[in-house]
Amino acid sequence: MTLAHLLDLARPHRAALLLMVLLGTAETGALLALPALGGRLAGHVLDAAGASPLPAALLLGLALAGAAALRALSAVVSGRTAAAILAGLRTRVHDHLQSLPLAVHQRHAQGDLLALATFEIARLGDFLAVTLVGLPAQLLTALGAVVLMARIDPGLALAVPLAVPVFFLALRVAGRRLRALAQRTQEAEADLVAAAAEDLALLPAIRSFVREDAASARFARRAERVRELEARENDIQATLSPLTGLVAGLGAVALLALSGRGLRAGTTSPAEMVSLFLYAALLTRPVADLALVYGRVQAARGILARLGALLDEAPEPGHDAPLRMARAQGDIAFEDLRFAHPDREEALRGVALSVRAGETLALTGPNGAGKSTMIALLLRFMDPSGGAVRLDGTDIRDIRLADLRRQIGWVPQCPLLLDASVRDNIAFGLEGATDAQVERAARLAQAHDMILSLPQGYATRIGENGVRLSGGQGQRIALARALIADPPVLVLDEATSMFDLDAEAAFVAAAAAALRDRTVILVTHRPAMLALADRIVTLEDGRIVAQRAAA
Ligand SMILES: Nc1ncnc2c1ncn2[C@@H]1O[C@H](COP(=O)(O)OP(=O)(O)OP(=O)(O)O)[C@@H](O)[C@H]1O
Repeated sequence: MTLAHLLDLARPHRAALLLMVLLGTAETGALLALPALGGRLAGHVLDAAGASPLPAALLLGLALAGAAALRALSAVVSGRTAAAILAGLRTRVHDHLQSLPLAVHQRHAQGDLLALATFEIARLGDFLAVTLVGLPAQLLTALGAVVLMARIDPGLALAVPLAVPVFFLALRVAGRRLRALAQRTQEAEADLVAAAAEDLALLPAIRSFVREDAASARFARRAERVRELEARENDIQATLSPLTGLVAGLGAVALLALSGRGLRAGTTSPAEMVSLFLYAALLTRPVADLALVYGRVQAARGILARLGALLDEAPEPGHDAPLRMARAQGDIAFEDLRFAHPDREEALRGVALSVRAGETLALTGPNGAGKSTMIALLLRFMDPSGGAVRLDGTDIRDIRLADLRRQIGWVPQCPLLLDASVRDNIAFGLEGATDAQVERAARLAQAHDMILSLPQGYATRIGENGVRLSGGQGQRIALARALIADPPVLVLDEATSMFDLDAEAAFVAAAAAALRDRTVILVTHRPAMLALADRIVTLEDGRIVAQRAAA
């Protein structure tokens, strides 16, 4: 990131941005007219014998009203545009997170990504609103004020730019510290969100092991760190604004003192002097605000850098792979498959295994043998470091990713369910699924009767990841979800481990219907499930150590 990314997101709002520029320029024009009109009014007021000051006063009032109206309009347009750009950015970050390889997600704490995708992006809103509209208009106002001052008293106007290096220096010194602080604050806030997310997810474990105090202490420590960093950031901001305001004020005083010179020499009229003061006043606002803008820019740079690093992570490969696949036969081959998780020893050390279309294969072996890793490679959650996985003879890396995954109905070890109704959870497996299809899949998964016994049947909401269900009920819904699309390949990773014996027996008895006409890989230790297999393969320490046809 990533100003380029932001500009990219701003592109659809070109019309609004142009309107903002026009409004900002018009407001600047109105603001710059104020000192001239103020000077004219002062001239009438000071000239007791002159014409009535009323028309000049009216004109000044009109200009004030115009500036206020333009200010309000540009604030409305800029606020809305900034919000629209942010909405686009949020969606983009969400979609990018969805597209990243699982390995990238495993490298980051979820809370960290959550913080970035939500409130850190919200902070960019301040930055956008200030810089998009405020900054150009304010700079234009400052520049215009100096130029118009120069028309009255060139010497004085020339003195104004002399103050610029002083501001620049102060902002640079403070800015460097602000940027470092802003970055640390954001990291500390992300840690805080991560702790909150983990404490909520682990609540039952925290209760059962009586770790409430430890969780509270950890959270309080992180909250304290955020407080301390925010306080330091705030202190710098709090001093910077009044400080720049003070310098600007002192400048105005100097101006006042110096302008007497022109008045005495007769080169400046009293009315022009009033105009000069008003221009000086007009100058102080942008100058004092500069510190605020600067602080926001520093904070935004940290967020943009973090967002940029995330957006630069490459999405999963394979979405544009050349080969489309409508429906596979279901021949699967693992060829001399090797894979190591990051910073780990090899989990698969040359696995060679063919599964014929229509075959039911049981994969068994001790914990950590590499069974789930094989399944993850088949689903192409990651790519092997050696060897290949083939579907119907084609290296799966050549198959369009979505097409590959649509061939495989997967029931993971932990069911990964939506906080929605039973029906919606099963229908998740097939876009546009009808109620009849949902019920058919539920019957195949031996889940229909169980679902009818829930308080609202298929309409029962099951809570986040199925917390309002038993483990076995959740697994049966996950099984129905995998079956609903009638995939040619079905992968059950310990998918019945929490079934009660009756349910498992019922599933096994009825499994013929669910397993028929597809290739099935059962990762299991359960004898009842092993009995379903045509062949049993035992994996140990990343290698196949035994194979036998089922009895
Ligand atoms: N995301 C990961 N990052 C690092 N190492 C991992 C990761 N997932 C698994 N591993 C390691 O890879 C090895 C194989 O794990 P895998 O989950 O494939 O085993 P498994 O045979 O499915 O075991 P289980 O029967 O316990 O489910 C283990 O040593 C495990 O610690």
